[in-house]
Amino acid sequence: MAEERVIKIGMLGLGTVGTGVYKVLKSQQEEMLPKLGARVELKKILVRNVEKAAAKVDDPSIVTMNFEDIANDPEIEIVVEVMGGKQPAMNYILACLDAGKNVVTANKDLVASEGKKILAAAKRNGKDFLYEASVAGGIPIIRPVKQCLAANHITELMGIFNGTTNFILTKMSQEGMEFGDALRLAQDMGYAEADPTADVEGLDAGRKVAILASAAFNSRVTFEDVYTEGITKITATDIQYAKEMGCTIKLLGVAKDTPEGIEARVHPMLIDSNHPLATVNDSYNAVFLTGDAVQDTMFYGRGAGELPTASAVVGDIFDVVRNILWNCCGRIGCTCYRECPIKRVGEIKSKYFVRMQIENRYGTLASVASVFGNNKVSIAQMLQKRVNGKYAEIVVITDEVKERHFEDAMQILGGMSMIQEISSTIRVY
Ligand SMILES: NC(=O)C1=CN([C@@H]2O[C@H](COP(=O)(O)OP(=O)(O)OC[C@H]3O[C@@H](n4cnc5c(N)ncnc54)[C@H](OP(=O)(O)O)[C@@H]3O)[C@@H](O)[C@H]2O)C=CC1
Ligand SMILES: N[C@@H](CC=O)C(=O)O
Repeated sequence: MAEERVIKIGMLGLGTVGTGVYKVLKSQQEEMLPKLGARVELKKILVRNVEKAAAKVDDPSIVTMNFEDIANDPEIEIVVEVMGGKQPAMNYILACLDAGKNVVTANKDLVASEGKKILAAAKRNGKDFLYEASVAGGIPIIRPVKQCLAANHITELMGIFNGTTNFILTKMSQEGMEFGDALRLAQDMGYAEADPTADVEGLDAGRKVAILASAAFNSRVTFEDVYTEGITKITATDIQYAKEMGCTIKLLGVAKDTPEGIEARVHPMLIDSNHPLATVNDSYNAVFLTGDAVQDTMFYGRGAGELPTASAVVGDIFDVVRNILWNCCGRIGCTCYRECPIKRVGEIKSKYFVRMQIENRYGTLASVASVFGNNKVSIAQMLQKRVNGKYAEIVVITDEVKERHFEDAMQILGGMSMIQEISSTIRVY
């Protein structure tokens, strides 16, 4: 009888995702051999705090604080990086690839900024570098884009890319929960990044848009190319007004391949409550993709959390195992063969919802309207919502306008004495 093939792996990190990977590998023990033709064995796990990690595994001797135990072990063929952050993760990944190991990661921070360099190292070494979990958690999206949809020119993608902020907005809008309480709950559920600023300021979603846009448009888009705005300025009043307008506020990521260049952005948006994205709640994510052959597609699932993310990581591990067995590692590497310019955000067109407090006297509304008009901003609706002594709250909805023209108008309005405060500006889908 042929000897059973065992593929040994090393893992960097045993936090939310690492623990999920450990559990999923364990639950797949019986099926691995018939499914893959080999068994996967987790040989070493790198952590900082050994006691904490030892309590999570059956055999504490697999936990180490020494990276060399993994990098210098010739038996380890796959390294799973789930520690997060740029360094030392970057150096460890490059060292593993140069040591002839395949690498799987969930680290969007790294892939969004250094993907090109890491994929070049993987190619040089003829090894796999897979990162399915880095975009939209458990939703299969990188592989579908790079493989199943490879026959398309993908022109546009849009979606909800961050579980933490979607969870917070859902709790604020459906249960009236305070922002801080909802964030704490998301952290307890294991959805948030180690520093949740990355979630609430839109950086995490921006990283995912960069990674997915690179795969979809075959042209490198880095995190630095993506315009990002988070949800920290969204208030209960904005959510209430959105509801009155039949809309829901979501943090959306949008990327388009246009003749003037690639546009890539993340910001809150009011969308019609009947739009499918408006019904994506809690830690769920959803991505819409448009290709010239397939037309519209939609992907939906859990965007964060222990087991959904582990599902994507272990799927990548299994893919590498198959490549090792068929001697074809490095099969799907960098697919960015175009070099498209990035469109400046000021040139992108958006519709806006603006809420402001203005002096409640004759002529003020006309002055506001003329500032918009003089800056090429056309008003679709202007409503006076409530009067508070000397001031009135007004809401303006604009038609589609170049963002730089809108910014010019806001600058002027912000400096006018008759305007007490511009409380919020939110784009409208
Ligand atoms: N949480 C989620 O839902 C998702 C997370 N991701 C990504 O997965 C990665 C991991 O996230 P998550 O599991 O939530 O993070 P955690 O903070 O829960 O876990 C990080 C783990 O890495 C270890 N670690 C961190 N730095 C080092 C270091 N320098 N040397 C050794 N070990 C280290 C930590 O060890 P110790 O505890 O001992 O300090 C801990 O075990 C990140 O890149 C994240 O962006 C991707 C998709 C979803
Ligand atoms: N913090 C991220 C985790 C998954 O990528 C999120 O909330 O989406």
